[in-house]
Amino acid sequence: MYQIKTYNAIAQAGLDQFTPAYTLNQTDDADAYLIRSVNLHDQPLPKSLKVIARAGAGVNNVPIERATVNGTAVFNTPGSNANAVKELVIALLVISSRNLLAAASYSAKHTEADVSQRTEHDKTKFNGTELAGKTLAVIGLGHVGSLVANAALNLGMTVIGYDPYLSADAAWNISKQVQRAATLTAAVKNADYVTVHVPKNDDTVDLIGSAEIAAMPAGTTLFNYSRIGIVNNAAAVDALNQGQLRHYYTDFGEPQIANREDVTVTPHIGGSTIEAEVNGATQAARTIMTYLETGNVKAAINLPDLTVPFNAAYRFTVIHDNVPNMVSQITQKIAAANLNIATMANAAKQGTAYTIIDVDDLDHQSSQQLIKTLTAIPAVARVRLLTHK
Ligand SMILES: NC(=O)c1ccc[n+]([C@@H]2O[C@H](COP(=O)([O-])OP(=O)(O)OC[C@H]3O[C@@H](n4cnc5c(N)ncnc54)[C@H](O)[C@@H]3O)[C@@H](O)[C@H]2O)c1
Ligand SMILES: O=C(O)CC[C@@H](O)C(=O)O
Repeated sequence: MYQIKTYNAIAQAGLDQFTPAYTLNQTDDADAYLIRSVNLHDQPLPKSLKVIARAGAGVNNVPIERATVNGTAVFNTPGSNANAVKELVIALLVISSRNLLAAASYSAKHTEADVSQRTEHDKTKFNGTELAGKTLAVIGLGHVGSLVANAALNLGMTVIGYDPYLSADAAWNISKQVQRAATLTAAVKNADYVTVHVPKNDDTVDLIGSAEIAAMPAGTTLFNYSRIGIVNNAAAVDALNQGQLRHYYTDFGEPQIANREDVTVTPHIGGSTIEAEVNGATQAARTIMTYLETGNVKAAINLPDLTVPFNAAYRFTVIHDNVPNMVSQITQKIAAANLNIATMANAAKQGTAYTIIDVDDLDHQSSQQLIKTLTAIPAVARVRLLTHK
């Protein structure tokens, strides 16, 4: 029986994926965490924890290095909420270009009997512009950015994309009409609107700061629906004060951007649709089950891809450092236990490697001893023994 601990509101449709071999339990000794935005940086990770699945894209709330040292696989659910974010950003583009928030709040205030006459006089204050023909710079063309870029093209916008790390798979999803910029400043230099869709990491904190905002035309509108800190809010406030930015829309509130008419803050609702929450929770639950039951890994954050059909009776999985002589040490211990290896596979990603070894014959006593022996090899983070169902 596997114990699953959940954090945040997880869609029931996702929890319903778990078979009777799984118990939802707020235990300290969980085998898996299914999470959304909970900050795990402040928490110890129990040794029992084999996998963390983040229903959503961002994993900046997960201590990845600590998880790896603990032998805990970390997954997200790429693309599960990308359409939700795209629709919100497109809505905000329309809201911005047509001054919709100010116009609606005017109408809410003026409800007197002669309102229609007054309206005809005042409505010129809310004249807008059209998106067609305007230029949108999209920084980061992954799951969200590619959808935003394509949708903006369909609205008649000119779209300039910047993504120096674009994967070949992601590139297939982007219309050829999206113009590629070689640098961030080149991407934004003619933009009426700039939207940022990059992960938060050491390289992207303050990605949009004073220099990048200064490279935009005066009066640009900026959107941050990625993460707090990717746009430097102090720089954004300065630029708003000077008219360099016309308006700033973000999903992440902070005191320094509060109570300004030229800042619109939504409460981290980019992925908050029923559809996205179901997608994310379902994908996360299935990922947890696949990993716990087969050890196979596809698109983990901290482990290499490794998928081996589980045909043998037993499987050892070993997470270890990516250093010389590991596979030979592991196989020597298995040979010393007089076991015949049916299948073996190994892969590495940066400093971490993962080995799967399938065997057909194993008795309980020698299996427990072998787990101890393999775990004792220096640089091994975790050994698991799985039984074929
Ligand atoms: N507001 C929300 O609720 C919400 C919902 C979903 C995603 N997000 C956030 O949106 C961001 C994008 O999500 P995604 O699903 O598209 O991620 P993704 O991984 O699919 O795409 C990110 C893209 O950014 C690119 N990139 C990385 N560093 C870059 C840099 N320095 N300059 C330009 N491009 C760079 C990558 O190559 C990748 O193509 C993430 O920060 C995620 O956490 C927020
Ligand atoms: O609503 C959520 O769980 C946050 C979603 C979003 O920030 C993500 O990274 O996917």
